[in-house]
Amino acid sequence: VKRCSPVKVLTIAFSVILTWAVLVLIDISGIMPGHSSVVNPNDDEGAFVLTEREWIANEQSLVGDYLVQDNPLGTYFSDKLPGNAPLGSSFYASKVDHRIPLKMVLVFVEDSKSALVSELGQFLALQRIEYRTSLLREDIPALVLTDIDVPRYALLVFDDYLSYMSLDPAKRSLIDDYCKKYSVGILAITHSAGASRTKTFTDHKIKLQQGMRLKSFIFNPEIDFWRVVRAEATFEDILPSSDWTIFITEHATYKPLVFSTTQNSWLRSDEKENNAPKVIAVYDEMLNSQNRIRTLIPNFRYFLGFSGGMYMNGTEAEKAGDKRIVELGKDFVWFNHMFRHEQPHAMNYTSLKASIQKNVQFAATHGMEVIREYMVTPHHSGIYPVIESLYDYWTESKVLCTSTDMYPRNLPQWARRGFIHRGIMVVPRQTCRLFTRTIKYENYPGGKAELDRSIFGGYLFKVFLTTPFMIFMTHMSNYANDRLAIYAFDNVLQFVSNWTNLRLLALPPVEMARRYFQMYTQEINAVWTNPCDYDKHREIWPMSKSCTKLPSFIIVGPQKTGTTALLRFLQAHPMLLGSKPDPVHFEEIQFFLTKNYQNGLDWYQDHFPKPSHPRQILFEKSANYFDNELTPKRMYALLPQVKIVILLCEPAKRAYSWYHNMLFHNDTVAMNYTFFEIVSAPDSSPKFLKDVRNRCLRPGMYAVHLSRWLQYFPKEQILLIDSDRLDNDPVTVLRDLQMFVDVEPVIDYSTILEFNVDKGYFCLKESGCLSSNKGRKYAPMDPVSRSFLTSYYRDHNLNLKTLLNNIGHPFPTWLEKIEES
Ligand SMILES: Nc1ncnc2c1ncn2[C@@H]1O[C@H](COP(=O)(O)OS(=O)(=O)O)[C@@H](OP(=O)(O)O)[C@H]1O
Repeated sequence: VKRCSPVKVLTIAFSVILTWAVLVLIDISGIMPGHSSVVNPNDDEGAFVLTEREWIANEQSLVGDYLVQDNPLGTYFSDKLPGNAPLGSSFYASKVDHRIPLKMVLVFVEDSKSALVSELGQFLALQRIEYRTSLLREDIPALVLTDIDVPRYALLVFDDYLSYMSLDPAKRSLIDDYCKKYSVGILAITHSAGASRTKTFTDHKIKLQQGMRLKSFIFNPEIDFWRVVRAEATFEDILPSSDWTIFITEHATYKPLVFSTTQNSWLRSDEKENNAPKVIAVYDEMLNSQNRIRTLIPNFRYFLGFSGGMYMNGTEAEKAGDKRIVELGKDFVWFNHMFRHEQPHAMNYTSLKASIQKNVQFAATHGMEVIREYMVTPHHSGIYPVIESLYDYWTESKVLCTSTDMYPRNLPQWARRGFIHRGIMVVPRQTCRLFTRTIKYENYPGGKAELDRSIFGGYLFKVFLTTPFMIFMTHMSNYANDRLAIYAFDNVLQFVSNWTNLRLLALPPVEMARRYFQMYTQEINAVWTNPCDYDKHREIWPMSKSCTKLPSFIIVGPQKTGTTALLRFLQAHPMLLGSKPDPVHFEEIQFFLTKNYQNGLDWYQDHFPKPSHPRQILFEKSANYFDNELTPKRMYALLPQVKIVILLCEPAKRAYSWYHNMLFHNDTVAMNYTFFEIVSAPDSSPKFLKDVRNRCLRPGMYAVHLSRWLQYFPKEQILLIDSDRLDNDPVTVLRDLQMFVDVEPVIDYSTILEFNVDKGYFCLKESGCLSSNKGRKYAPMDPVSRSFLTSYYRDHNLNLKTLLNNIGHPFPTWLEKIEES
């Protein structure tokens, strides 16, 4: 690939195109003392100061129960690339005035289990880019969202260029037309041919030459594409491998890039002497390393966590080292730890507070300046799974951020995430693969050669390439002995700055955490999991805490379908224990909705009574879970085995009942507008009216919501109840439900229920009917509203029929009547 070659050469750069990153390593400057930041949300209102905690609270409230996120692809492509949609925003305002998330990337694959596809998936997950895979031999999935002319995907990827080129012409023109219409890009990957060969594609005016050796090439500096790679870099030598592909074309639209995925070393640093150093020299060497790194990242400092209780505790050499580090202390940044390296989950509030305070006292005695806003705990204890007493003390002592690699689990780095709990920002940590016992080159799996591969283009380099925010935490033993950590960080930073455009920054931890959550707003709210479902979490979960005080089944709604009657009837069963009432939401806990969800797992568990019999089953009912976008995902994360109960009532009737309930509660909109005015309110209506309209109508779009539940839970875990049957034949419904939830004994409800003629519903013989606001008498729906809603819900009901057919479920009686015509 010669620069002046008359032949236009297009090469596809995959690993580089999508990557852009800023390294953030934490630094003390600007933090102390009393750090607060100025946020000016609205210039018109004049500047005002928000403390970090207020800022966090604000950010948290921004992320309600809608998934609001910017399209992350926007970050990775140059703004100069042609095409304006759909990059930039992941949402389109739909006609029904609720936001529809734009699905991001569609990956067409030949083999969904191939290593390439898994690497691609990891890459996309790392960038928080949503993606779907689709087998090329199957039908193309819908590319446009139903009823709205909006593309679902921002990018199509083919795992093999050849399979794209040899697509069935009808299929390919469908894809090409879609891409042209919505300016959606295609990324196709070529594979090694194994031998030298040429392939010509006349319709694309392109020729592929494979199995080539490359010499003296340059990244084309005129291409807008490059975000990461140094465009001015020239490679004089023959590149490693003889299996390069070049694209030759005479067509003016093709522009040459460059391609490289080499795993081999591009740059070797000098071999370091490998003599066993004395401990005392370690800190001096760290200081030297810090100084070297500061030539690349001006504010960089190593952060050192300390446990005062361990001071002067080791061998003579270690004691000397302890003294030396305290002497050099002012050159590093110190952060707090537990005094004797204790684990907070095994302590009560008083003892953990005492331990942390003792450590602070130690620092004061030794003149160490400690950053108060950032702290970590031994073995991640208390951070995740959350131990509230740790967060209590952190809130009190103004800790604002921490880091862990335990959330959501100790997963590979592409799947690690952050969250904010009670205002404390928890940022994911990366791994450099130097663990406590990796203290000599020979301890590193594969030895020094493998460590070099990781640094010079392999694992560690790729972490830098693909992770915008990084915190690495290694042990002192990795800096001592063979100085592995010093070697790794010195070299990887040098390599990154030599060969990429990444601008490396060192920021104070709070500032970094804040930027993290500005970039990944969708991570602000944690997704809670059950600590007992995962060994590494169980190890840091107090013995005294239960993992079983959780519901076995949940009635999720929707509202106004008979959920209260069902709840009352089930509460009469001696082996079924409903949740305890909540002072705000009464019989509904509504945990999975954002506001309560932020209270955490303890809060949820505290809302359940302690079973007095081993066969007793816990359950809850919150009728607004059904149509809440985040609930199925959250519920599945915490309770993957939970059984879901859904009632389906004719949606127009449900909407009408909802309106009457609003009237009953003297809602001003319901009092000032007729039912018809609300349901038929156009999009041009004032927001308050549209909001009420949506709350009235949205839950009745059963197919939309049910398919979301089915994305998470297998159909066997979902019981659909026809509300009409609950009204007319509750005994049978309750028998089926008891079987479904596996409760023993199955009781015969005909002995405890009776039909009440005045009420017009079944009631409990012993405690009577539901209160007067359930099963009300009101005028029948007016014919105009009825006809409006019949047509409004028509397509939704037909979709429900299709969905129920697909899962082999019989139709509720009211749905049978809806005909396709
Ligand atoms: N046994 C019994 N007693 C009283 N009411 C009954 C009963 N079975 C079903 N229904 C129907 O339940 C409707 C109220 O639904 P929900 O309990 O789900 O409402 S809520 O979402 O909890 O507010 C309620 O709606 P309204 O008639 O509009 O009040 C009833 O239609």
